[in-house]
Amino acid sequence: MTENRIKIALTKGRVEKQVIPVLEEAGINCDQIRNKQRRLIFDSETQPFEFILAKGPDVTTFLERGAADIGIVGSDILTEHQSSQYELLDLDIGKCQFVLASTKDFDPNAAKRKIIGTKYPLITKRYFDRLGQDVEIIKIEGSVELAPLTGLADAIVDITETGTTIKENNLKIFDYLDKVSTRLVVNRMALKQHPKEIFDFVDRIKAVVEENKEERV
Ligand SMILES: Nc1ncnc2c1ncn2[C@@H]1O[C@H](COP(=O)(O)OP(=O)(O)OP(=O)(O)O)[C@@H](O)[C@H]1O
Ligand SMILES: O=P(O)(O)OC[C@H]1O[C@H](OP(=O)(O)OP(=O)(O)O)[C@H](O)[C@@H]1O
Repeated sequence: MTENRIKIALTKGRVEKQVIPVLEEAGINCDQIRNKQRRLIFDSETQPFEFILAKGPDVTTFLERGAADIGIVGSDILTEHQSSQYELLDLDIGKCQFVLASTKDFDPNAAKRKIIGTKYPLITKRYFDRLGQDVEIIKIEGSVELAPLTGLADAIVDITETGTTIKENNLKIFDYLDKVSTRLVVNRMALKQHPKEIFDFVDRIKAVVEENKEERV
C-alpha cells in the first residue's frame, strides 16, 4: 500500500455489478468503474482507495501476496482456494447455493463409482468425503451443466441462483450443499499497518449492508 491509500481487489463480472451499488450507497464514487471500458485499475485523487478488477481466484492471490489490502469475492472462491484471509464482512449479495444436480434418471445411491463434473473440485471432494463416497472429479471451467447432458460426467456440483439454468437444461437438483455470498476479506498485515483506513472503509460498507437488510425484512 502506498501511503495510506488502500488497494481493494474487486471480483469482476457478476460480483462487481452487485457491489457497485453498495459502494455508491456508502458514498464511494464508482463512475470510473462504471465507465471502465478495458481499464483494470481505478485510482482517485479525492478518495483514499484504489480499486483493481480481477477474476475471483486471482483476488485471493493478490491478497495472499500482499498486492491488495482488501478483497471482495464470493465465499465459493474463498473456500475452494482455501483462503486464509481475515473475513470482515458478509455483504449479503451474490447469494447462491451449491447443489448436486444431474439428469432426472441419475441415481445418487447407485453403487457404481460416480464421475462428477465441477468448477469446484475441492468443495466437491469434501462433500463426497463426508458422504463416504470415492468419486472421480473432472474439472470444468464453465457451462458445467453440459457434463451430465453429454455423458462427460454422471452429475455436477455447481452453484445455482435462480435455478433457471438447471431448469432450462432439464436437470434436477439431488442435494443442497453450502450457501454462497460475497465476502469482504482483508490481508492481516495490511490490517495491522492501516487499521484506521481499513475499518473506516469496512464500517461504511457495513452500514449500507445492515440498512439494506433491514429494508428487506
Ligand atoms: N448465479 C450465479 N452463478 C454464478 N456465480 C454467482 C451467481 N450468483 C452469484 N455468484 C457469484 O459470482 C461469482 C462468479 O461471477 P462470474 O459469473 O462473473 O464469474 P465467472 O464464473 O468466473 O464467470 P466468467 O468465467 O464468465 O467470467 C461466483 O464466484 C459467485 O460468488
Ligand atoms: O441458477 P442460475 O441463476 O441459472 O445460475 C446458475 C448458473 O450460473 C453460473 O454460471 P455462469 O453464468 O457463471 O456461467 P459459466 O457457465 O460460464 O460458469 C453457474 O455455473 C450456473 O451455470
